Amino acid sequence: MSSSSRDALHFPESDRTFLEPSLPPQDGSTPRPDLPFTTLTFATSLDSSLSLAPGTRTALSGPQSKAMTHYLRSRHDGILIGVGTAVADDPGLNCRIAGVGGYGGEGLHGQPRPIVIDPSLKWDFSEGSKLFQMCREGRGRAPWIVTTVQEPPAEKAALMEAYGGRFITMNIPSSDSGSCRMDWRELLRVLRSNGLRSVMIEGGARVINSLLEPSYMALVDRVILTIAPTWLGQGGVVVSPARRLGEDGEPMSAARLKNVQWYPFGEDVVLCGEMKI
Ligand SMILES: NC(=O)C1=CN([C@@H]2O[C@H](COP(=O)(O)OP(=O)(O)OC[C@H]3O[C@@H](n4cnc5c(N)ncnc54)[C@H](O)[C@@H]3O)[C@@H](O)[C@H]2O)C=CC1
Ligand SMILES: Nc1nc(O)c(N)c(N[C@@H]2O[C@H](COP(=O)(O)O)[C@@H](O)[C@H]2O)n1
Repeated sequence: MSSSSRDALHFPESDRTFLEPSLPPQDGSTPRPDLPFTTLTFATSLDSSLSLAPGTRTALSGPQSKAMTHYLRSRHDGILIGVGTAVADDPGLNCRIAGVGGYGGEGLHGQPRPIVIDPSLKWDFSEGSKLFQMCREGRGRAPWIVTTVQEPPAEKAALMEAYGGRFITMNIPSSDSGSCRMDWRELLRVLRSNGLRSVMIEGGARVINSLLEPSYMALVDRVILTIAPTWLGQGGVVVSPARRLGEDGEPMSAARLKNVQWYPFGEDVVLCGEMKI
């Protein structure tokens, strides 16, 4: 058995059935022709934290739900994170399910394209970054980095070219406070026009909180969450979108799901649902 096959994760057929209605159609069709099928998926604690503190990586998923996440990766063309996650986690962002490319399968079949939102190019990646290591080993694809920077540093551009990645330059307006606010519809359109029929958005908190704003939440076709039986406590990186006000001026919930189903997975529970618009 090759080392790649030994590392592979297994997600049994019997566990796949419940997920199927929540996954992008197998024929590659999309609900809207100009946009990819978009899945919001992440693992959260009972107190809505993604990690113990900014800049740290925290394992929340147990072995079964972790294998589920990798199965989801095999069923999406792209996997998107923010630069905060890239810096904190040094992630592989590949799919390690047995049978995909690099794990017993041919080429890069079943490997999603990593996409990193990095408006001002803060991610100091190198050949030593795990993502590039995965590419070298034939176990993952090179990233696309979405940025406002017109001319990325030559050394980074050369590395990207060598590995088959690319920079996607977009106009991302800044607010008065100086922080960037990307137009999610525009970004998803760009990804679709670059050939991606489905994208899973994994985080982190800033990415998720902005996607759950009223003007963008309808872009999310499905939500698949892993809830781990732990409280991470105060100081964590929290998913909590901005509160909305109703027509009467009273606060109302920021966002809600409909058509919800819950599946116990080891000690975790996985929730599948759709945004209630
Ligand atoms: N448990 C889980 O499933 C996951 C956990 N994480 C954790 O989340 C943490 C990182 O989260 P955050 O610090 O919130 O960083 P983040 O990954 O959301 O990245 C934030 C940065 O991305 C860019 N960005 C995000 N949304 C943007 C928008 N709408 N417009 C323009 N630019 C935008 C900005 O540069 C921003 O500073 C890490 O600790 C990581 O381990 C991340 C993903 C999944
Ligand atoms: N599903 C899930 N469960 C957790 O417990 C997590 N911490 C995450 N994090 C996300 O997965 C990325 C790491 O991916 P690799 O294992 O390195 O391929 C990390 O960057 C988060 O996006 N997800």
